[in-house]
Amino acid sequence: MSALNHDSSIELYTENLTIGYARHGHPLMVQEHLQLQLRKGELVCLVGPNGCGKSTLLHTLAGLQKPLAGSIILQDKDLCSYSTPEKAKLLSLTLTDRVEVDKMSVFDLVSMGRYPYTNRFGKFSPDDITTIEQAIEQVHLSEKKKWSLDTLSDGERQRAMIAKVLAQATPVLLFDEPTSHLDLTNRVSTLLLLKTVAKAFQVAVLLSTHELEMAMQLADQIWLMSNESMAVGATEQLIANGSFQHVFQSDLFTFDAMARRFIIHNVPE
Ligand SMILES: Nc1ncnc2c1ncn2[C@@H]1O[C@H](COP(=O)(O)OP(=O)(O)OP(=O)(O)O)[C@@H](O)[C@H]1O
Repeated sequence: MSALNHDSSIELYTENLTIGYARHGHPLMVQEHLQLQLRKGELVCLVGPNGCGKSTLLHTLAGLQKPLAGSIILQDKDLCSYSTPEKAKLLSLTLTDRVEVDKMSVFDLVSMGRYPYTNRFGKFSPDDITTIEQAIEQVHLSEKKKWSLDTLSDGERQRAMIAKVLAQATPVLLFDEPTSHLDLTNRVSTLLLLKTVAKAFQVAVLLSTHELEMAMQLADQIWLMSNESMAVGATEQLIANGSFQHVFQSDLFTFDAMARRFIIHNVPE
C-alpha cells in the first residue's frame, strides 16, 4: 500500500501512470511516469502547449480511457474497480468547451447532475430538488432557472454546466478547457468560481487551460506539461526552477519571471 493512502487530504493520485493510445495494435505513449495528486480544497491548473496530452490525461483520470501502464487511485481504490454508477458519485468530467445548445432549461440541465442518486424511476426527492436549487443559486442563475439554454450567453451556459456538477456533488471535479470561447471577464469569473468551489466545498478541482497568466495567479498547484514530461508545483516553485521558461521557450517571446508574463519580441512598428 502506498504512503499516499494514509494522507486523508488526497482524493486522487496516480502511480507511475502512462497515458496514450493503442494504434494499429501498438502503444502510442503520450506521457509516462506520472506521479500526480489531487487534494481536497485545491484548484489545480493543467497547462501546456497544444497536443502535449492534457485532454488525454483528463480522459484517463476520468476513466474514459485506460492507462497504458500504472494506476489511478480514487479515494483509496483503483479507479478500474469502481462501477460506472459508483464513479459518477465520486468524479465528474465536464467538457465545457462544447456546451450543447438546445431547448433544455437551466433547471433540467442541472437536474441531470442528480441522476446518479435517483432511484430506477429517475424521481427526485425533496433533498435532490433542494440540492439542484442551491447549485443554481451558487452560480447566480436562479432568476434564469426556467430559461432555455439557447437563450443564455456563453458565460451563463458555462455557469449552468458548473451548476450541474455542483449538483452531482462529487469530491473530484475535472474540467477540460472551461474558459475557451469566453470573454476576459467571463474567463476570470469562471476560474474564480471554480477556485471558490474548491475552497468552499473542500473538493479537488482540476482544469485544463491555456490561460497561463491566470493559472499562475489562481492555482494552488500547476501541472505544467511539455511534449516530453510534466513539472508539478506551486507557481513560485515552477518560476524558481525555470519550468515555465523551459516549456514555453520560443524565438517569438520570453518569459519575464518578475512580471510573471510573456514578452513578445520584435513587434512590428
Ligand atoms: N484517438 C487518438 N488516437 C491516437 N492519438 C491521439 C488520439 N487523440 C489524441 N491523440 C494524440 O495524443 C496527443 C495528445 O493529444 P491531446 O488532445 O491530449 O492534447 P492536448 O494537450 O489536450 O491538446 P490541445 O491543447 O490542442 O487541446 C496528440 O499527439 C494527439 O495527436
